Amino acid sequence: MGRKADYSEKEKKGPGRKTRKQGPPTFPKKSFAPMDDEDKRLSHRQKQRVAKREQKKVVQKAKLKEKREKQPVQKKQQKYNSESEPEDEEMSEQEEQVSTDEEVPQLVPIKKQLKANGVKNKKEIVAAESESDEEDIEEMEEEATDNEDEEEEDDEDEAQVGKLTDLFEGNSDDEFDVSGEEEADEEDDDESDDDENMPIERASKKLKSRQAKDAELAEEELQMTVDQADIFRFPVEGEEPEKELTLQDVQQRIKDVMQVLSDFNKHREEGRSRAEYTELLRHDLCLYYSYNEFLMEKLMDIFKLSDLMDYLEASEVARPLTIRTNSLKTRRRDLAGALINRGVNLDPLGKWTNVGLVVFNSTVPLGATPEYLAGHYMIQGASSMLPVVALAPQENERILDMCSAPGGKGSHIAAVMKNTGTLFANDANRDRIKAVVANFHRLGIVNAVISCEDATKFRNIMTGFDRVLLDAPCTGTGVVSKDPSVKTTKSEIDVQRCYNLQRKLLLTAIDCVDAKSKTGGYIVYSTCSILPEENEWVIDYALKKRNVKLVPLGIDFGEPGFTKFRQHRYHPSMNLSKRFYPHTSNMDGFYVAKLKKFSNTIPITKEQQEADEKQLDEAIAAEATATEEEAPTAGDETEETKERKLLGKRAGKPNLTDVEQDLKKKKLEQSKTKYVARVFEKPVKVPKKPKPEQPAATEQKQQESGQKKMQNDKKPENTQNYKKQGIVQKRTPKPQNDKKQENGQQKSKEAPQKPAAKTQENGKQNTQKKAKVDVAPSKPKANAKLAKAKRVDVDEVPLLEGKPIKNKSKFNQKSKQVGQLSKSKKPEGKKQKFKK
Ligand SMILES: C[S@@+](CC[C@H](N)C(=O)[O-])C[C@H]1O[C@@H](n2cnc3c(N)ncnc32)[C@H](O)[C@@H]1O
Repeated sequence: MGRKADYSEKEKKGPGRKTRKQGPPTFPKKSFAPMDDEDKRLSHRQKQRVAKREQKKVVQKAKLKEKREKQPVQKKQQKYNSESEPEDEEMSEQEEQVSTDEEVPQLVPIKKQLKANGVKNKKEIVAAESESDEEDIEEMEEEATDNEDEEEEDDEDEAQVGKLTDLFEGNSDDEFDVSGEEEADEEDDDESDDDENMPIERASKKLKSRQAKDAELAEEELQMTVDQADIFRFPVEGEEPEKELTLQDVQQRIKDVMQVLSDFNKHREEGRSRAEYTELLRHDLCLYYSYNEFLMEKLMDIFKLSDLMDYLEASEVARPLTIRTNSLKTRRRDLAGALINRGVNLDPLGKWTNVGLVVFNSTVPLGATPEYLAGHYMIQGASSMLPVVALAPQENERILDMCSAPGGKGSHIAAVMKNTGTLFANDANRDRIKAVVANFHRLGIVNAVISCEDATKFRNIMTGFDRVLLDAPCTGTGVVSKDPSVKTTKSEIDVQRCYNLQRKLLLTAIDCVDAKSKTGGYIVYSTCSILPEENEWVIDYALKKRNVKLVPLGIDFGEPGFTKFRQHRYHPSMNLSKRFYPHTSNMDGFYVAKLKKFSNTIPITKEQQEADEKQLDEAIAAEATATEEEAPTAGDETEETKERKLLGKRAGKPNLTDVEQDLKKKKLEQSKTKYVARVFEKPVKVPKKPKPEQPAATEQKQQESGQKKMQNDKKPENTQNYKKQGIVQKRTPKPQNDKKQENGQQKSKEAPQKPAAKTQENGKQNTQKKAKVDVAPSKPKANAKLAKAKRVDVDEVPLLEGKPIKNKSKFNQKSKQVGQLSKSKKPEGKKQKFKK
């Protein structure tokens, strides 16, 4: 048995219920104030106020007494007063007032009170007062002087502490808080007037304002010092060798120079010109972003400095992957669902397209999904969809995609046309055209004719299209993020070459369109370059040479095309064309312009036209030769190539040396190939006169290609006939009344007339049948029409002199390929129709 537990001592469990209910004890504030000496509790201001009140009382008393005593002799005194100083007058007036308002406590301004304490007033007062009053005044004076002393002392304290009063202001519960009282008193005393402030207050104010000014000045000074330290200074020779610069240093220098250029007058170094800074900036930007000087200079011309940085930065980042739903096979919603199920994270691309999807990330390769292989979508950049949106193809139209490979835009056109009408997809590159074939098959396009022709001659092959898309070959300066080699490889000569080819292609595109088309008559020109030389320059040229005008694209974003660029001025309507940049639209750099052909006539004379063509041909040929010559010696620039780069800048025709001119002529002569073509007829290659110097291999190839078969039939005779007649025609006349004018085609008077029945309608039908190369068969109705369509005898067709084909063996291969493709699809009897 253990001891009994003792429960008398209970464990403490904290405060009881009652205690818990009660709050913490509170004490009256007064209890913390000093109890014995009441005066000590008064603040300095309170003391001042007490003193003021006392003063008032004393002054009033004194005045009353004085008045009473001197009332009988007041008039006499007034006389004297009038002769006295004005201040005395004031005093007497005050005194009068005081006398009239005896009972009402008067609020005398502090200044005047102090004046009353002054020596002058003191004399008067002293003279009039009794001894007791004198004592009072003396007391008052003493008090006033004491107050003043105290004030001064306090003022000093205030000045030292600075924000002592602020501390009080913050604590409203504090007994020593006088701010509220002060305000009230200030109101009472009419202290709004500055003059009426106590000197101490004025001094305090002054001090505060002086302090504020000092602080401001100090800040300014500091800022200036910082600014001066930040301002970029050109490196002194030998001080900072370039080799030692890190990428960070270059970046910093770019920032610094940008800052200087942003406010040149303010930040520039004495004696340095803007050009020096710009030069340094260009150099650094080339270094930092790995561009060549040529392209960087172009970019610096195009963009403002701030935009330039944004553009360069954006071009370093890959654009988001985008795909285009093939509306021929699926709907965007369904495709999105299917891809999401495969682990693709995507979203609609934008309001401007109902087929685009942007892919954020994917767990599967997008080029190998079952949906891709089934042709439900095409992997295509967002900017590539813009030209087709601008083209706005209609069902049952005849549309030409001049430079089609690999078929991204072409397949988009076919999808918008819902596989109706006819799409002519052409590209000069026979390797790339394979991609068009493959893509069109995969995507289920059955309304297309694929051809491999030099599009600059397409007007000789076919015209009368409702719409033409010219997605022109270009330098690709807008797709730097996709192909960084563009940064370093492009040069002036590349731009010039593209410019010439683009001009020629655009004129052809315009000539291929029928201005009288009921549904269309439009040409869309696009490039993935942002250089004005390849865009606005080309459009401006076309506006001058053909009856076309710029029309809106129907796309509500993008930057307007340039109406001026450096010293150049373009047509004011150029702003209807659009530029798309990676940093503004988050898509590759792109340019799109839409033209409406309003007349089939050509506004320039035949001679001008010929001259233009010749000039362009020569320029293109010259550039090609220049490239060939340059190729083996790439890297080490000869004097000659250096010179050539400088020549013919943007002129379309470089100034060639005599040797070059001879070489060109010789080449032209050697490779002269003649085409015979009729609008909407198959293009026929006219055989060349067998040349003894022609290599046997080439001849053999020609024989193999099946061309020979056609050539042997009629053409040599025909060619000779025309040659005898001296006819050299460049273009096929259009089967309309004003053929010559409408297509810019020359027709010789001596040339045999075409059959009158050759209408455009017929032509359309014929073309649809004959030009068919690869795709699924067109509608049976059309086929029947085509079967009935009148054939053109080669004899009836005028000769056309085409641009020399530089690589004959390539050309033969190309022809062979097209022939083979047609063979595979067409019945035996029709083979020839698709051969060249
Ligand atoms: C920008 S790409 C076209 C891209 C195409 N539109 C697409 O969306 O897939 C330019 C094409 O023009 C072709 N090309 C270059 N010179 C040509 C010419 N004289 N005639 C026809 N096509 C040409 C090139 O082979 C190249 O495929």
